[in-house]
Amino acid sequence: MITVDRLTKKYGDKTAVSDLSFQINPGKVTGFLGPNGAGKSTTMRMIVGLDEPTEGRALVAGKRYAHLKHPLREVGALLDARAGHPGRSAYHHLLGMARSNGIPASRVGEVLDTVGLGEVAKKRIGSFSLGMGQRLGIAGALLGDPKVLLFDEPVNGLDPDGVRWVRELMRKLAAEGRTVFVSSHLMSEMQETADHVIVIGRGKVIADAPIEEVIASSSLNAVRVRTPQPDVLRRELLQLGMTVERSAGDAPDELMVVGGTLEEIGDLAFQHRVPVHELSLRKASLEQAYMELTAASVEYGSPSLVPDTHVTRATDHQEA
Ligand SMILES: Nc1ncnc2c1ncn2[C@@H]1O[C@H](COP(=O)(O)OP(=O)(O)OP(=O)(O)O)[C@@H](O)[C@H]1O
Repeated sequence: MITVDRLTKKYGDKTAVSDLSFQINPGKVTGFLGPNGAGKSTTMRMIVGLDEPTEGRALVAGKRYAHLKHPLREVGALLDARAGHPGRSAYHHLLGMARSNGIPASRVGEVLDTVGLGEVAKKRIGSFSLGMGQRLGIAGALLGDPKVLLFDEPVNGLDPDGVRWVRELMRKLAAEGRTVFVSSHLMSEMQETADHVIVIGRGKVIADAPIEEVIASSSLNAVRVRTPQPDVLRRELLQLGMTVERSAGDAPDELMVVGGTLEEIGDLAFQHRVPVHELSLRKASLEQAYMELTAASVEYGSPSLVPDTHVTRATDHQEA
C-alpha cells in the first residue's frame, strides 16, 4: 500500500505538488494521470525518497522510504529508463543493485528473462534502444520481488508488442496481490490496464475513483435510439429534461440521448407507442472523460487543429 498524506513540493516559487492526499491499494493497477507538468513524476519521486517533500509525507507499507530496511525488496520503481552507467552490461547493472540490497545474484538472470533481455544480458546499456532501456528499468523494479511497484511512463518507446507485454505484466503483478501504481499519457492503454485512476492537475487531485466511475462521469456517455418516429420521441425526452443530440451526418431516424438510462428511454418509447429499432449505449472513452476532467488544468495547452466547420454535432436542449 502507498499512502500520500498532504504532500506538497515547492521548487522555489513553483508549487509542483500541492497538498496531495490519496491511498493506492494492493491487488489493483492504479493509473496516475494528468497533463504535462501536473506533478506525477514529482509525486512518484517523493514516494521512493528521491525528493524531499516540502510538507506532508509519502509512506510505503506505512513507512517512509528512508526507514525501509531493504528498500528494493519492498518497493520497486521505474522512474527514469536512462538510469544506469552506459558502459556497464545489463547484468552487472542489476547485479550491483542486487548486492547493495541483499538480493541473491540468481535473481538477476530471472528478471532479465522475465523482461526479455536474457540474450543481451552481457551487452553494454549504452548500446540499448529506448525500448530495451525501458525493459531494463522494469527488470530493476522487479529485482527485489517487491509488494509495491511504481512505473513512470513504462510503455515509453515500446513497440505494440512491448506495450501489450507491459499491460499483461501490470495485470499479472496486480493479480498477485501487489500494489501497482503506473503513470501514463496513453489513455487507451490505461483504459485497458487500470482498475482505478487518480487524475491530478496543477499538483492537485481532480479524480480518485474506479475507472468505470470516471468514464461514467463523462458527458459524452449517451444512449443511441433509432426510431421511425424521432420527432415524437424527441419531444417526450426533452420534456423529461434529457438532452437530445443529432449529428449532421447521422441517419434521420437516429437520436443520441444524454441524461437518461436505457430503461427510462425504452419505457418512455413504450408509453407513447413509439417503435424502437435500436436502443444502445454509446460509452465515453477514458480519454474523453480525462479531457473533460483536466480541461481547466492543462499547463501547456495545444491549439485545436480541427477547423470549426468540421464540428457537426448540433445539440437540442429542452428550451429549443
Ligand atoms: N527539479 C525541478 N526544479 C524546478 N521545477 C521542477 C523540478 N521538477 C519538476 N518541476 C516542475 O514541477 C512541475 C511538475 O513536474 P512533474 O515532472 O512532476 O510533472 P509530470 O506530471 O510528471 O509531467 P510530465 O507528464 O510532463 O512528465 C512542473 O511544472 C515542472 O516544471
